[in-house]
Amino acid sequence: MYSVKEAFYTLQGEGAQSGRASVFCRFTGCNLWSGREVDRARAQCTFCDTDFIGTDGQNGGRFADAEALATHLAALWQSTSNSAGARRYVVFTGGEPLLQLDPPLLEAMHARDFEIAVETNGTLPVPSDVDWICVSPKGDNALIQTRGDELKLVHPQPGVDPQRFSGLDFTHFFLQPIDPAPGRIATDRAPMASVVDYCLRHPQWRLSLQTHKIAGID
Ligand SMILES: C[S@@+](CC[C@H](N)C(=O)[O-])C[C@H]1O[C@@H](n2cnc3c(N)ncnc32)[C@H](O)[C@@H]1O
Ligand SMILES: Nc1nc2[nH]cc(C(=O)O)c2c(=O)[nH]1
Ligand code: SF4
Ligand SMILES: [Mg+2]
Repeated sequence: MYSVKEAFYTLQGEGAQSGRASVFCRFTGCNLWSGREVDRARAQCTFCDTDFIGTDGQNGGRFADAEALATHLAALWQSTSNSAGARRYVVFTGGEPLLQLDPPLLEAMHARDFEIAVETNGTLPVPSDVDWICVSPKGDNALIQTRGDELKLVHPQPGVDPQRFSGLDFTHFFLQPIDPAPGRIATDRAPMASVVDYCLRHPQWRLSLQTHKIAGID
């Protein structure tokens, strides 16, 4: 059984795949926060910009098995695109997708000709057969997944020096300015200034903007 908060067809907004048409599958639940505002201050991850509680979002629900969920997700691509010439792409996120993403679901999406990406906080191992791994470390939580395609660090985080991650086995290193008030227009320019300054001084790191928020899409 899989619990999905929401699923939608959009453009990947962040990181090296920014701008790419994607089916997003947002799983319910996370291991670093309950998702309840009353618990936020004492959570292991305190700055989350996402509602991942329940299954009541667009195209959300409970799915009995991998075939049912894969069919549901594949239909989101087909119903909204003329897919000729473009590789199908699904992004599993959450919440923390690795609490639920498993080999049968990966196999079912590959069987439907999708390239598979995951957005994870890095505290759980990524199964083999994921095609694009994005790890976004959170504070002092132990990092288990130390290799992948992109390491995308929300910045600044108290006590977290990007240098800590710069020797890990990733192809791309991104700093993403923290959105301090998700859902409202950003008026605090300090996170952006901090990221720009760091990337200028450490060219291994590049700026990742949350371009979907700029574009006004999901
Ligand atoms: C909501 S998380 C879900 C996936 C996974 N749990 C994780 O943390 O990577 C998706 C992406 O949004 C980023 N993110 C969450 N809250 C943010 C915020 N307030 N500002 C900027 N990025 C944020 C995360 O770091 C992660 O890269
Ligand atoms: N468009 C868009 N791109 C994204 N990249 C990562 C996201 C996430 O919440 O995991 C996200 C998201 O929520 N929307
Ligand atoms: S780990 Fe990811 S989903 Fe969980 S609270 Fe942090 S940003 Fe949100
Ligand atoms: Mg998001």
